[in-house]
Amino acid sequence: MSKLKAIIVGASGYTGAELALILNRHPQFELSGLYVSSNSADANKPISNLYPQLRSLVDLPLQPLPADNAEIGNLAQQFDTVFLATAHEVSHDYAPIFLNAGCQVFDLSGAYRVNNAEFYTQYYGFQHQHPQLLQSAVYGLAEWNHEQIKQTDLVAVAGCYPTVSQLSLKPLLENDLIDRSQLPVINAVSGVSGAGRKANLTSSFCEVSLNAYGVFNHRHQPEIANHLGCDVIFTPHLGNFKRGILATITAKLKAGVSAEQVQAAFEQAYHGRPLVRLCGRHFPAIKQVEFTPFCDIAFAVKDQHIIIVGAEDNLLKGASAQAVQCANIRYNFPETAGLF
Ligand SMILES: NC(=O)C1=CN([C@@H]2O[C@H](COP(=O)(O)OP(=O)(O)OC[C@H]3O[C@@H](n4cnc5c(N)ncnc54)[C@H](OP(=O)(O)O)[C@@H]3O)[C@@H](O)[C@H]2O)C=CC1
Ligand SMILES: CC(=O)N[C@@H](CCC(=O)OP(=O)(O)O)C(=O)O
Repeated sequence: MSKLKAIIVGASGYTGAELALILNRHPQFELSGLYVSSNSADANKPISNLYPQLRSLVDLPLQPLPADNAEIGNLAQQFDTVFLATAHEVSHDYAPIFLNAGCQVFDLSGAYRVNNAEFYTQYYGFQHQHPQLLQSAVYGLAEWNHEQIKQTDLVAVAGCYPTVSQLSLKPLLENDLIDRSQLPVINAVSGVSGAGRKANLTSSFCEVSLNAYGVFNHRHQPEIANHLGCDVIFTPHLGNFKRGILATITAKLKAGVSAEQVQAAFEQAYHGRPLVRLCGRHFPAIKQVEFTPFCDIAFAVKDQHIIIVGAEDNLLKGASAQAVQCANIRYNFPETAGLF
């Protein structure tokens, strides 16, 4: 079978560069173009000028996309698969153009994750113009939405915090083990790459130590609650490290639920799912998941309380690796192709 022609839009950013590395070694994709905005300061530079670690691995230039949408549509007809590693508003505008040109689209942004146009006005600050696409997009939480992902041309890859949070809580909720009268509480710490590559004072080296942010108003709270089917309290934190997310989640179990039942729920959920590693009582650390496509999970039960700890690399399982995992599922390739 000939390889699928894949391109990355937003290739100069952090998740774009990770995608370039993965797709370049992927056995079923031909990495056919790296694109940036029409007026990008990085246009026409080799990607390895920005990311020297890619030298001799990915020898492609960053090409400016046309400024005109019709021209983007014409260009798109040459390709099969598009990974949008762009800001939410940009993905919102580009996804329909690539879909109309016949591409399958894997969007890393939040633009198509929640089927509720009002949510975008409230949490993203823009009015969603494509309610039909919102309805047909499939949420790319790979372990849980296999069958839907196989049948869609638009995957809205799950957010970084929502991925680790939902992978940690879903087995319990699906098996009705949680006492919902007490909301699960998610405290998660992210490395600074979560904020993207552009310069920003709050994420600059001398400013970052460890702080909570987005308290009671981060856009990932409703994303998590919407797809879990359970309200949660979610507090993100910014830590002074480059990559990785550690989420510590506290919940109340229903009376009589045992640690063995919880273990069985996790094992059943992730049996045959190679990118979730259950770690027993060995609580995961970021160092064991950084630069890997895994989400690692461990838990402990005491009386009716459960503490679950999940860890992932925000740029990989929380973004680019999960996007390619979704593409592998969509095209019926081995689920981990290109990811190791
Ligand atoms: N960082 C993370 O941990 C995660 C990020 N995401 C999501 O993935 C997306 C990308 O994030 P991230 O890689 O961190 O972002 P970055 O800010 O690092 O990169 C975004 C890239 O998009 C390019 N870009 C901007 N405007 C356009 C345009 N109109 N057309 C083409 N390219 C454009 C920029 O380059 P230039 O301006 O030079 O064109 C830039 O390199 C975001 O939606 C983010 O929310 C999801 C999960 C985790
Ligand atoms: C540390 C940091 O700033 N993290 C980002 C989340 C990462 C991201 O890009 O969000 P999505 O997963 O929704 O795309 C934030 O809190 O906005």
